[in-house]
Amino acid sequence: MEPPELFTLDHVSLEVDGRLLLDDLDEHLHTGSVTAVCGPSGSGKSTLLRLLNRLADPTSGRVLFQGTDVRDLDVRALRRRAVLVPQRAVALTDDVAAEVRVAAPALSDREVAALLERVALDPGDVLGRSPQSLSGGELQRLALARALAVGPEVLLLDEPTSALDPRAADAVDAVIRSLVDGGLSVVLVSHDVARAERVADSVRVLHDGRVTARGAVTDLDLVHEMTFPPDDGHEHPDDDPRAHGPAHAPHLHEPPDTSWEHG
Ligand SMILES: Nc1ncnc2c1ncn2[C@@H]1O[C@H](COP(=O)(O)OP(=O)(O)OP(=O)(O)O)[C@@H](O)[C@H]1O
Repeated sequence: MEPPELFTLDHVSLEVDGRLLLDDLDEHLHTGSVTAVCGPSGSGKSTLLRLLNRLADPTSGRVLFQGTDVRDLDVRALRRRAVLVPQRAVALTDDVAAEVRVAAPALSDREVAALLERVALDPGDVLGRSPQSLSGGELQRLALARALAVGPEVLLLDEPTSALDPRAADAVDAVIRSLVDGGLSVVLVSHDVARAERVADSVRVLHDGRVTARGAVTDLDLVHEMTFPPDDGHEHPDDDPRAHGPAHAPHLHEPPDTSWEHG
């Protein structure tokens, strides 16, 4: 049986002070996969992520989590099921084990060690140390362990690798993939389409609060082209999806159904 849709954005708009930050999003995100939300700075990526666990509410439309309007769910329970990990990992304690236990104080030592292993941190190396002594990539993975400690179904990751060098970013991406292979779902925000290509199953491209492209990662060349279209000074022909403007949000597979989505 098909798993329930992870998140459904049902004609979601968000307006703040007369400005439309998100404009009539109609999206279906699937369980057991990595969905990347890409786009330039200020396009609304973080705002979209914040809607998913009610750090913000739409001014019109509905956000459904597994078929239920998020406004009908207990907000604390929702935020344990769909945990948001902010862009820059910040340690809240001065001890690695305490850090993992921040939101789950009852975890046993064995459970803490297992969580560290899930994010590819060696307990023998990092336990007993201060999080401040970890590298940026290790700290980001510790933030993932802290998020995983509450037993979420979904991780909402805001630019999880943007502050890291490529090698550290690769290690974080590998952990994200292994978590999804283990059954978790991930929605991640990235301004870096090339990196999203390496970790995601499908992608949405946002421009000025509108989805301008969506598709499977295999179509990312096209997505990339649509994200950063060449300014060639020529009119594009009618059959060029760019010619339709942002409101069109062309599907990148034919036929335009959800078969291109993994999971
Ligand atoms: N609470 C708010 N009130 C007013 N404007 C806001 C609010 N939150 C976000 N914005 C504006 O909405 C736009 C989208 O912001 P958002 O942080 O979602 O973009 P982003 O794509 O994540 O950008 P970046 O990649 O730079 O983080 C920005 O212009 C931002 O200034």
